[in-house]
Amino acid sequence: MAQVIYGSEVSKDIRSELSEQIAALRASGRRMPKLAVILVGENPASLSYVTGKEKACTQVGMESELIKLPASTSQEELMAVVRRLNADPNVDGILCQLPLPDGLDSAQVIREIRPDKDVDGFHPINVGKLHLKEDGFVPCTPLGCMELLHRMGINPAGKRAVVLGRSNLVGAPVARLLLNENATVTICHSKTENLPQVCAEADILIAAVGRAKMVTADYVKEGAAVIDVGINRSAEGKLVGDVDFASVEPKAGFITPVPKGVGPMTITMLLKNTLKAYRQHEGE
Ligand SMILES: NC(=O)C1=CN([C@@H]2O[C@H](COP(=O)(O)OP(=O)(O)OC[C@H]3O[C@@H](n4cnc5c(N)ncnc54)[C@H](OP(=O)(O)O)[C@@H]3O)[C@@H](O)[C@H]2O)C=CC1
Ligand SMILES: Nc1nc(=O)c2c([nH]1)NC[C@@H]1CN(c3ccc(C(=O)N[C@@H](CCC(=O)O)C(=O)O)cc3)C=[N+]21
Repeated sequence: MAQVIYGSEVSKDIRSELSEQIAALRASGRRMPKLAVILVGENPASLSYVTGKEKACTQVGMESELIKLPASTSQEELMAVVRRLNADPNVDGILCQLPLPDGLDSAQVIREIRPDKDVDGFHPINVGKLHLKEDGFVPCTPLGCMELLHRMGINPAGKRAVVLGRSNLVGAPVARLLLNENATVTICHSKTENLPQVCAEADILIAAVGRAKMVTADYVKEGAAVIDVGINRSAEGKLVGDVDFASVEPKAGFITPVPKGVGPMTITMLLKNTLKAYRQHEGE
């Protein structure tokens, strides 16, 4: 029987620490940290995530601004919004919700965000810093995964870690963070052969594929730590992870649920990154 680690609970602890730090800034009459979120189009899932991010900012006492743009926005108009936020001294963090509607180039938008305001950690400068082990902004979902591992009491050093998925947003950066903490890392993807056998060697298994319940008990080594990043919607509209919780939970040592697992941690790490950007902007 696995120990179930709730990101929602871990998030409560971290968010209350962040609230205290922000309350202390307010008490001394300081400028407040601020996150700007750009949402282009009407994707309902994106709208729901963005609402979650705004709520979380309010909860810890941080300022937030939502810039809602129509799906018909041109690339140049979107770039101009980013430039305005880059130049605004009250804005510490800028996040452009992905995916963008068809016809808009997200790579170009990400490159336009000032690296010191790139709280998503997607700008090539921050990607490079992660690889060079220099201080920069690290993507929020991978950071959330690492925080959950630490809360499980797991030190990745020397352990076999398998990451299922190699996207720039999740798989690649979480693999790099594990390597930076001295795990022996294998990255799997759609071309990987013998996938269940490779995964079953993992002491730490991170699932970030976007395939509902793909990871069944035969992918999991007895006692492994399993982190489920997947957010998939079932036919009934329920959220389901990439891990088949019912079959894996009896075999794993630790497991994170969906919902209330990695999702809330992603938002918590976004708040943490925004406060970090603020402190750098304030010269602390
Ligand atoms: N909890 C959270 O906060 C977040 C959750 N997510 C969720 O995480 C999941 C992954 O997101 P993201 O990385 O953006 O997704 P992508 O679709 O960008 O990447 C999916 C990766 O999984 C691999 N893959 C797909 N199908 C298979 C398969 N059958 N066997 C092996 N590998 C496969 C792909 O391989 P290849 O490269 O070969 O195509 C790719 O590397 C999604 O469910 C997403 O909703 C994402 C962001 C945040
Ligand atoms: N620029 C950018 N940065 C992102 O970080 C980013 C993005 N674009 N695009 C989409 C993905 C996805 N993502 C999630 C955030 C929170 C939850 C979350 O809070 N989930 C809750 C449930 C929320 C619900 O009920 O809908 C949970 O798992 O418990 C999920 C997914 C961030 N992403």
